[in-house]
Amino acid sequence: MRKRVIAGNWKMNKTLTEATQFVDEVVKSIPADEKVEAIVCAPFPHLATLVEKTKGTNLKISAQNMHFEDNGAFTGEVSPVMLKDLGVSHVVIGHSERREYFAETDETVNKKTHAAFNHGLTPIVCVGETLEQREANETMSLVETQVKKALEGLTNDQVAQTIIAYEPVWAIGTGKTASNEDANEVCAHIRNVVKSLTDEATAEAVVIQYGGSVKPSNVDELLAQSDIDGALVGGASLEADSFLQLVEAGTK
Ligand SMILES: O=C(CO)COP(=O)(O)O
Repeated sequence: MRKRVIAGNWKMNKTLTEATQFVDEVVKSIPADEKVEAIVCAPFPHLATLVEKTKGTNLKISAQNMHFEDNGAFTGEVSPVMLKDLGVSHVVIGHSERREYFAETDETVNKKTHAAFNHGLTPIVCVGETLEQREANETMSLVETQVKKALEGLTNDQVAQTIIAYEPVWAIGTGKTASNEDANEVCAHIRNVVKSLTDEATAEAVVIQYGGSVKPSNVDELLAQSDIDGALVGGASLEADSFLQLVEAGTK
C-alpha cells in the first residue's frame, strides 16, 4: 500500500514565534506510524529553525517554492542548494497561487522539479483547473498537460518519488470541496497519465494528494478513495489541533 502524505501548506501565515509554538505542540503528539508522512510547508524565514526543532521527529519541513537555478543574480529568490543545506526535505512546486500571481508556468515547474531531484529534495507538484476550465469540460485535458509537462525528462524512479497534488483552484480557500468521486476521478486520471509516461509499477508508487478545503470533517472520506493518497491542506493546517487530526486520519 502507498504511504499517506499529509502536508500543511501555511502559505504566507505565521510569525516565527507562532510557527515555533505550533511545531513544539505538534511534535509532542504526532503519531509514530510508518503509514503516514506529516509535512509542514513553512515560509522561508522559518525553515532553519523548524528543521532544527523537528530533527529526530516524525514531522518534515518543506519550502513552498524555490528558484530552479543553484545560485546567481536573482534578487529575492531562494535556491534548491540553500534549501538542501538547511535540511529541508520537500518543496512545493507550481502551486496555483504561484501560477496565478507569480507567473509560474508549466516550463518553470518542470525546471524546478528537475532542480529538486538534482539536490535531493522531494517535489510536491501542484496541478488543477480553474472554475471556468471545469465548466468548459477541460479538467482532464488540462491536468494531463500539467502533469506531462511537470514530469518531462524525469526518470521513472524520480517520477515514482514525486508527490502530485491535485488542487482544483475553485476549491482552494473557498470552503467548496470537490466531491469525493470527482476528486478521485481526476486523481485516477493523473495516475493513468503517469502510467502512460512510465510504467505500471511507477504509476502504482506515485503519491497523489487532493487539496482544496480539506479539513478534519471531510478528510476520512477523501482518503478512503482509491487514488487519493493524502492531502495538501491550507486553512485547516494552521492550528496544531486540526493538523494533528488530519495526520491521525492518515493512519487509519
Ligand atoms: O491551496 C491549498 C493547499 O496548498 C488548499 O488551501 P485550503 O485548504 O485553505 O483550501
